[in-house]
Amino acid sequence: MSVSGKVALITGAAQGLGRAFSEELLKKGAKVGLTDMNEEAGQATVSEFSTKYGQNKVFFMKCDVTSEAQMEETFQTIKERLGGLDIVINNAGIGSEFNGWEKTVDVNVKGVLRGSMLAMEHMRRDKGGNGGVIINVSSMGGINPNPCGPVYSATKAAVLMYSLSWALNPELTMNGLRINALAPSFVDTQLYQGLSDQSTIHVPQIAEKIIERVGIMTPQSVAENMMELIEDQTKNGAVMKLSKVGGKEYHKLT
Ligand SMILES: NC(=O)c1ccc[n+]([C@@H]2O[C@H](COP(=O)([O-])OP(=O)(O)OC[C@H]3O[C@@H](n4cnc5c(N)ncnc54)[C@H](O)[C@@H]3O)[C@@H](O)[C@H]2O)c1
Ligand SMILES: CCCCC/C=C\C=C\[C@H](O)C/C=C\C/C=C\CCCC(=O)O
Repeated sequence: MSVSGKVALITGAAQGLGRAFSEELLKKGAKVGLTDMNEEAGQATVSEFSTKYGQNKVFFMKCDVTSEAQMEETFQTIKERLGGLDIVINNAGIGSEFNGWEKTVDVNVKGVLRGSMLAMEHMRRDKGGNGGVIINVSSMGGINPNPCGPVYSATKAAVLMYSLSWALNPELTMNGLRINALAPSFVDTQLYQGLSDQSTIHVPQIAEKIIERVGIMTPQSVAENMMELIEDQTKNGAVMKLSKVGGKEYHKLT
């Protein structure tokens, strides 16, 4: 699929990976609806992208993925404002293992499931859409056990299985839809930088060891690799694993 002229909606796009995905798509000629609960950062990012890529190419909408009403309104508005919907990246995610653990489940699991359901509703051909592709952001922690973040890892494993299960449903492919998951290891974003706050994860000294072993990627390198999941029409139910030391690899399912 060539992304030029296509419309993408990305959650959690004000900064970090979501911002990098947005910029990569804009560079390749797509129109992007950025959404985030952080309005100030979202508006600042969109203002920068409007200057670089054109005002009619990019649009920001404040949206908390834990709110069904805000998500519904956001999908509808971006589709109307940008003239369609072809690509949805369910990216918004957090990581807190202690007091905030239920919120981690709400954002990382319910937010991604809600975004996937709305994406299907808007893009399925039998519902008036033109087909398209959904990318759900999981993590290497959703594949490999992670003693520092059992809650986080459980949410990311859920994202993976939800995406792969839908990809096997012929109803989806018959309606022109594909669904893939992205599983990066550590990336230099605010979420990663927050790992130094020992109140959010278990055994931070183990996290340090893992990071020393696997390295840290830039958001841009992740975004450049991620594009293959969108552009390669043969990819449905693919899980792209990325790490600094291992590079790009597709997860083999048994
Ligand atoms: N950074 C890493 O090492 C890494 C590795 C693998 C996967 N991931 C995943 O990548 C995704 C993006 O993370 P990041 O590293 O860019 O983090 P980040 O903290 O830099 O960015 C996350 C963005 O999501 C937004 N957000 C948080 N809760 C939200 C909500 N309820 N509704 C809407 N927006 C919300 C934040 O405002 C922020 O702009 C997450 O799903 C994360 O789990 C990150
Ligand atoms: C790590 C604790 C969870 C808190 C969330 C903060 C940052 C998350 C970053 C990434 O999504 C985590 C990436 C990998 C998870 C850690 C270990 C799994 C094995 C690593 C590997 O083999 O590459």
